[in-house]
Amino acid sequence: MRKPIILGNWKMHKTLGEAIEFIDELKTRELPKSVEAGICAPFIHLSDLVAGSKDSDFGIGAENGHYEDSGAFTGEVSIASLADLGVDYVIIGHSERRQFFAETDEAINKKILKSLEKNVVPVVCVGESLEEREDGSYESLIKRQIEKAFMNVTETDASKVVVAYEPIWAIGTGKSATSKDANDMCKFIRETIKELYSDSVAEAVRIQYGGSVKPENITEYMAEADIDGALVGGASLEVDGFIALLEGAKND
Ligand SMILES: O=C(CO)COP(=O)(O)O
Repeated sequence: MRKPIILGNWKMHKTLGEAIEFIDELKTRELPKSVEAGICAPFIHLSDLVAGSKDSDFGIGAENGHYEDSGAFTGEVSIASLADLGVDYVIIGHSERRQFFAETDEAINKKILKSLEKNVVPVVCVGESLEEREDGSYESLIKRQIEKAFMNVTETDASKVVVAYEPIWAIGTGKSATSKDANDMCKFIRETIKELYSDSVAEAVRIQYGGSVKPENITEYMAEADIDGALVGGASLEVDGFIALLEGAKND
């Protein structure tokens, strides 16, 4: 049985004061034990959030990281230093990074390998554009993204990876994929992983859906067999909304 996982992706939102206020409030609330919860926040907040979430029931993640441990990479933050800070997750290959920061499948693969080496859970995003959905090329695109992401990842490590299926046309648009369409793609991703590894890896890997997930639709997605959680942008910015997502994802 895969443990459901709900992660907030705050993107470029919140000042440090607002971020700390959120975490301090979340710590006072009862969170469902059967759901793994985490908040992925801008780099400059991470040190305070990791310290502030000690002994809490939720983890803290970064939204990106560099695969080199150190070096002349102005403006970048290494996954090694994120691990040293005590970060639990790192989002890798979000479509906004692929689109606006020219992140390639090759760089994404290196980041995944580095995260696994440093014991930080990689949350790998894949997803198609509206054009690719409409012209029918989306399955081959997603298959390629998965194959490249998992290149040289060992069988033991593969099951630690979290995959987030995020169709680009559903991100921040209010236009979510139907639960059936989202599940079909999560199932397709699981089958691709099975081809690359084995039945047991495919059964263990957690696959999230992301794209306009909110408290009102989370239970629909979670009712689907191949959706194990959600990567949530806008609806993760308020404590009550975030808790409602966790409540909607619990399976006990
Ligand atoms: O990109 C997303 C999460 O990574 C989804 O964002 P929204 O939930 O705001 O659509």
